[in-house]
Amino acid sequence: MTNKLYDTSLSLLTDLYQVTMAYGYWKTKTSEKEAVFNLYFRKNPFNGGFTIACGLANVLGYIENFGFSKKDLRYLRTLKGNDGKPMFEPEFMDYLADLKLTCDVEAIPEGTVVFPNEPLIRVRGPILQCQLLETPLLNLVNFESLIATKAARLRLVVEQDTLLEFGLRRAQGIDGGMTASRAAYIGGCDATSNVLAGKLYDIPVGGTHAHSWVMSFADEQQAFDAYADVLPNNVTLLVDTYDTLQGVRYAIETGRKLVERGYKLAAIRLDSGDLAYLSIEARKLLDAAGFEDTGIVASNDLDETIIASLRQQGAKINIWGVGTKLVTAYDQPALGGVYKLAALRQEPDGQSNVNVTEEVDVPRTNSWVYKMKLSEQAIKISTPGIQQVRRFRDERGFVADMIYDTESMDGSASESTTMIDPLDFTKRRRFEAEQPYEDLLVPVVKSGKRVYDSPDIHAVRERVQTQLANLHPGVKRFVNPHTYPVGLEKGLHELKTKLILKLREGK
Ligand SMILES: Nc1ncnc2c1ncn2[C@@H]1O[C@H](COP(=O)(O)OP(=O)(O)OP(=O)(O)O)[C@@H](O)[C@H]1O
Ligand SMILES: O=P(O)(O)OC[C@H]1O[C@H](OP(=O)(O)OP(=O)(O)O)[C@H](O)[C@@H]1O
Ligand SMILES: O=C(O)c1cccnc1
Repeated sequence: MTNKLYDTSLSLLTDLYQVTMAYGYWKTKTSEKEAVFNLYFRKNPFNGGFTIACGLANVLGYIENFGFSKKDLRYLRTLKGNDGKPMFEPEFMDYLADLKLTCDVEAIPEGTVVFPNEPLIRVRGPILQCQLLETPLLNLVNFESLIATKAARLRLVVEQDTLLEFGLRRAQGIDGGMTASRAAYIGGCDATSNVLAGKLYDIPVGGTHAHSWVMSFADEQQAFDAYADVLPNNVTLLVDTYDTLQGVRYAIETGRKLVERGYKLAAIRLDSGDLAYLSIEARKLLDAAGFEDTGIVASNDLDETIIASLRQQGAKINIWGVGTKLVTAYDQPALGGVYKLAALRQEPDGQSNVNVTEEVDVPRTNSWVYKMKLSEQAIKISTPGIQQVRRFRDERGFVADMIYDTESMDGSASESTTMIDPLDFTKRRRFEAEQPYEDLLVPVVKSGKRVYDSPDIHAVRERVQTQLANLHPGVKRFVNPHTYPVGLEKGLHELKTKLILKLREGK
């Protein structure tokens, strides 16, 4: 995916501090110490009730192609400290030259609905390697999940209508545009106007024509006729260059000529003015002329709120072109995903010899030291442990997600389990052993090798819709959505509470 677009090593696509920390681990001979990191976010975007996980295909591509090239290392050698001396020893450059990833990665498949505080990706392996993956993984998952979620919200609003992504011209650069087109299709768009995305990612492409086409002719009728002559099997006419309803009448004229030739007028497009009023009037004109099957496309700074309003006003639009506000995630331009250390393999003497600022060591099992980041804000306190997400369901759909520690809870769940709300410990739910469930994180990389075939993009897109169908409508509404229950397994909750108290009491 990323390597389809960038014919270069992407191992330097990271923050410098990842490389300086890697150097630190190498110098202190702790680079091989086994660690577990979780990638998760704390709040659903757009004040919504859900998020669509997206970006894993690119993460896997990144991991498969990981490696410092000679050119990468030549660049790193040029970096200097403030004494003017090289930042890194030559031996470290040799170490990086030979570095092969040996991590294990578990991840929630793309297209799954996910919720705050659930690990979307869990990386386990030598701490130096886990650290180097932090920034690229966040970069890849944060943006794609954000855009896929935006597109899913648009899909919820347009229901069965056609949804076109028109964003490339307003996207955040080349990668913003390419990545957004992929994620928007996964989230629920039917096609993109971005031809390179169509080619590289197998996304259907589509579109209409611009005002310039109309403006380049002596009059609108000639412009429409000429367009219909050249592309008779794909005619959508933009009718608002001068007077919109007059434009519709010209389009009907062109449509009649098309019908005589055995073709049809696919649609007209409205790109300005009162889209509800104009679409209703345009529909009347089209229907009266026998063009009941001709669609009406609308575009012009649309988003899910405007589309919902237009539909509520009875607009006769059945094809929606959405650009800027989709691909830039206009009302929330970033998903705040984070990547936190959750466990470190214990040294034989029972002590961890890696000193991680602001994090606490608490021996948990014989072999792991669990790690936690404290914060004044409860929501920012990380959850320790080697986590898995168990999604319980019933005949109506998803019921709740329970985060559990794989080291302390038997994954087979032969007994009932209790889940506790992390922000209100009095809220508990009990799940009997027979309650159906699915563990969401699946192995995708073992010892640095991919063990998971990403489904094709169309299957991922379908997964989004199946997943959303399993969510309670209250979770999907835009205004004050119901909070989908996500809790901690009782044992993990108790461990976390104990650690917080211990720290707060300064013991
Ligand atoms: N009936 C409607 N209800 C709610 N919003 C609408 C309606 N009709 C259009 N809009 C939206 O209102 C905004 C109108 O913006 P603006 O005033 O720039 O449009 P315009 O009249 O088409 O001007 P321009 O010709 O510069 O595009 C757009 O986001 C458009 O999608
Ligand atoms: O509005 P968006 O959701 O971003 O959709 C893409 C917009 O791009 C085109 O406009 P153009 O670049 O010609 O600019 P204008 O219509 O805003 O003048 C098109 O006519 C849409 O209005
Ligand atoms: O095909 C279209 O109508 C289109 C494409 C890009 C941006 N706006 C509209």
